[in-house]
Amino acid sequence: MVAQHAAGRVLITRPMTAAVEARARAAFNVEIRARTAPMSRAEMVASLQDFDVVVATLGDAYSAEIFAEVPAPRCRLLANFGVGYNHINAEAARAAGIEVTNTPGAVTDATADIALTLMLMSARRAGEGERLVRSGNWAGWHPTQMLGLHLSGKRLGVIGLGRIGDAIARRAHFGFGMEIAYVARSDKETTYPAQRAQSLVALAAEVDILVVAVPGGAETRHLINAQVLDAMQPHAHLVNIARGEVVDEAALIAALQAGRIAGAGLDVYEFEPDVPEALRAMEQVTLLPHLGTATEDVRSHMGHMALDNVAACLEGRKLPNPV
Ligand SMILES: NC(=O)c1ccc[n+]([C@@H]2O[C@H](COP(=O)([O-])OP(=O)(O)OC[C@H]3O[C@@H](n4cnc5c(N)ncnc54)[C@H](O)[C@@H]3O)[C@@H](O)[C@H]2O)c1
Ligand SMILES: O=C(O)[C@H](O)CO
Repeated sequence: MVAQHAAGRVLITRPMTAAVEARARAAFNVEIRARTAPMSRAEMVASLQDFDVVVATLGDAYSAEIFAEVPAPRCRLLANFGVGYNHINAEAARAAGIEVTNTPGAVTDATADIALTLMLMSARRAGEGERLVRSGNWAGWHPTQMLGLHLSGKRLGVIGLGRIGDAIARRAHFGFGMEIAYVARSDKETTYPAQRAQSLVALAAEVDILVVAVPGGAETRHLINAQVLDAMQPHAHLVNIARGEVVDEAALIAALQAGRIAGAGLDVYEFEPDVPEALRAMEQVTLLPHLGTATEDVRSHMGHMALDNVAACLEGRKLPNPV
C-alpha cells in the first residue's frame, strides 16, 4: 500500500512510462500533462503559481524571465527528469526559492551505448549502407566497397570525462582496445590507461574519434568551434551525445562539407528538434533523434529518481539529487 501524500500539488510536464505514472498517481496529488511538446511560456508561469512541485524536462525553458514573472511562487522544487538541466536557469530558480534536482547516474550506461552506436555507425558508414540497401541500388559486395574507419586500436578523445564520458571510454577501451585521451582541469583516476591532453585543440588534433560529453549551458556553448574542428584530422569523426549547443553547428557543417573531417554522429542539435537540411543531406553524417536514454527501463529509472526528489521535498526531507 503506497501512502497518499495529503499536502502538495504536483505537475508532471509530460506523459511518463506506465510504472512512473502509476507510482505518481498513487503517491501524489498529481496532474500529468498529456502533451509531449515542451511547456509554453504561459504554462511554465502558471506551473510556478499553481503547483508545489513541477517535474520538468528537456525543452521546458525555465529561464530567468519566467521566474521573474512569478515573484511569490508556490513551487518549491523543479525536479528535472534528466541529468542535463541547461534548460533551467538554476541560479534564478534558487533566487526565487525554488530548488532544482536532476537524475544523475540513471542515464549513464544507456547514453554511453548510444555514443558507441554513433561511433560505430559513423566510422563504419552504417547509415549510408543501410540507405543504400533500402534504395534497391546495392550492386553487391566487392573488396573496396564502402570502406570505413576500423575502430580497434584507434585513439578516442573524450571531452568531459564525467559519468557518461567515463562509461564511453570504458566501453571503447575494454571493448574495442581503443586508446583514451581527454581534456580536464586535472588528471582523472580511471580504470583504463588514459592520457590528459594539454588543450582541447591538441586533443582534437591527435584523435581518430572525438566525443563530446560535457554538460550544456553558457560555459560550454560552442566549445567545439571552427578552431577545434580545423585541428581534427581529415579521417576523424566527431560524435556528440551531450547538448547540441556545445557544437557550433554552422562550423560543423562547413567542416563536413569541405571534407576537413570524415564524418559526424549526432544525437543532439543546436536548435533541436530542427536539424539543418545541410546535415540531413550529407551521407557522412549519422543523425539520431536524441535517443540517449530512450529505453523503457532507463526512462522508468529516471522517472523514479525524479519522484524520489518530489517525495523528499513534500515530506520535508533532504533532496537526494540537488544540482
Ligand atoms: N543524448 C542524451 O540523451 C543525453 C543523455 C544524458 C545526458 N546527456 C548530456 O550529457 C551531459 C553529461 O552527463 P554526465 O552525467 O556525464 O555529467 P557529469 O557531470 O558526470 O560529466 C560532465 C563532465 O564534463 C566535465 N566538463 C565540464 N566542462 C568541461 C570543459 N569545458 N572541458 C572539459 N570537461 C568539462 C565535468 O568536469 C564533468 O567531469 C549531461 O549534462 C547532458 O547534457 C545527454
Ligand atoms: O540529460 C538527459 O538526461 C537527457 O538528455 C534526457 O533529458
